[in-house]
Amino acid sequence: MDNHTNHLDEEDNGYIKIDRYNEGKIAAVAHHYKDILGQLGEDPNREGLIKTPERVAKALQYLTHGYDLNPAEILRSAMFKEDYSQMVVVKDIEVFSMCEHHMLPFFGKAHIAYIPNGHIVGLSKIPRIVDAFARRLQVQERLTNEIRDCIQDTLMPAGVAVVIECKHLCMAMRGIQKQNSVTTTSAFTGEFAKDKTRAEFLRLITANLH
Ligand SMILES: Nc1nc2c(ncn2[C@@H]2O[C@H](COP(=O)(O)OP(=O)(O)OP(=O)(O)O)[C@@H](O)[C@H]2O)c(=O)[nH]1
Ligand SMILES: [Zn+2]
Repeated sequence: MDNHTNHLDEEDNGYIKIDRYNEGKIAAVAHHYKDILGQLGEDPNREGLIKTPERVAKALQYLTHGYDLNPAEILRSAMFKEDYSQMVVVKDIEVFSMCEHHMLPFFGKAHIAYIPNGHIVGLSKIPRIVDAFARRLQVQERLTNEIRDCIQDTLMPAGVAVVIECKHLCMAMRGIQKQNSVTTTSAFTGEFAKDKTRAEFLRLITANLH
C-alpha cells in the first residue's frame, strides 16, 4: 500500500473513493497514450481522439484500482462473532480483470465458500475482495489463490473454496482466437480438502436453486 498512498484518497476500512482520480498520474498516462495513438497510425488531434488519451488513462486507473484497496482490511471491517458452522456459499460473482500478459480483459464468475470457525463475514465483503484482487493486472490462477489466502488468513475459517471460470479476450480476439473456451481454476483449504465437503460445494454452485 505504501507506494500507493498518494494515488487516491483512502478511507479507514480499506476502501477508496474511486471517483477521485489522481490527476498527475492521469496526465502522465494520457501523455503516453497520445504518443501511442500516433504510433498506431492515427491522428491524435482529430476531433474524436482529442480526449481519448485522458479517457484511456482514467479507464485504466479504474480497471486497476484494486492496487489501492486493502482486501484483508475490507474483510476485517465486517467480521462478526457467530455460532454458525455450516458452509456459506456466495456464487455467480461477476469478475472483470485484465490479463497481465496482454492487458486485455478476462471476465466471468467466481464461486466462493467458507465454513465459519467462530466468525462470519458481511456477505457483500466477499464480492468486494474479489474486485479488490481482480481490478489489477492478473493471471486467473493467482487471482484464485489470492482470494482464497485472504479469506483463510483473515477470517480463519475451517475451510475456504474458490472456483473461478473466465473467458480471456486475449484468446478470443487475437492469438489462438477461440471464442468459446472457458478457463476454470480452483483453490481450497481446510475442510474442502475432504472429497465430501468439496463435492457438496461443487453441487451447490452447479445447482439451480433460485
Ligand atoms: N496461465 C495463464 N495464462 C494466461 C492467462 N491470461 C493469459 N494467459 C496466457 O499467457 C500466455 C503468454 O504467452 P506468450 O507466448 O508469451 O504470449 P503470446 O505470444 O501473445 O501467446 P499467444 O496468446 O499464444 O499468441 C498465453 O498463452 C496466454 O494465453 C491466465 O490468466 N493464466
Ligand atoms: Zn492475455
